[in-house]
Amino acid sequence: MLTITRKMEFDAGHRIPDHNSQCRNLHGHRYTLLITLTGDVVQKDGASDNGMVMDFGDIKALAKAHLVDLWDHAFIVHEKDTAVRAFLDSMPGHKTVVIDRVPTVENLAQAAFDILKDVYHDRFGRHLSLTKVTLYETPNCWAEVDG
Ligand SMILES: Nc1nc2c(c(=O)[nH]1)N=C([C@H](O)[C@H](O)COP(=O)(O)OP(=O)(O)OP(=O)(O)O)CN2
Ligand SMILES: [Zn+2]
Repeated sequence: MLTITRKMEFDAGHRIPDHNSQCRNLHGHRYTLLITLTGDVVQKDGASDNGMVMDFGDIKALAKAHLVDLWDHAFIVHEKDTAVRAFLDSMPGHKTVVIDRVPTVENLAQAAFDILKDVYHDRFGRHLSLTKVTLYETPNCWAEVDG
């Protein structure tokens, strides 16, 4: 199977409230997101995307609009983390993303996959699908979701 992958990076804060070590503290990461797509290679002489599954620029623009710009420089907090939510709410205009699960890299990768799969599915009327999302929380720790 032919796949293509676009890498993007964003910064976000989080904490894992019940963690028995450092990760219960407020902290942040520079996340690396890998978006892997499969689909038919465009065969259209003269088309800008001739020979491509999807233009990497279009993959980036869609990821930014639907995910990356929403999470970048946000604090991602579990809806049940009431202490931190109250603190964040006390700062007018703070960029906060409330999610329905603990913001581990596993859960963030799954949330990213769930958002992006519909964004890319058969985009531009072409056979196209999201096959994998990989999210690095640190250079040493990551999660992968296969579609
Ligand atoms: N399975 C998971 N384990 C941990 C997660 C997670 O999301 N899923 N998250 C954390 C921390 O939030 C942090 O992201 C990882 O910290 P750490 O283990 O310190 O990672 P480093 O790459 O910095 O570790 P080094 O030992 O310095 O290589 C913890 N666990
Ligand atoms: Zn962390």
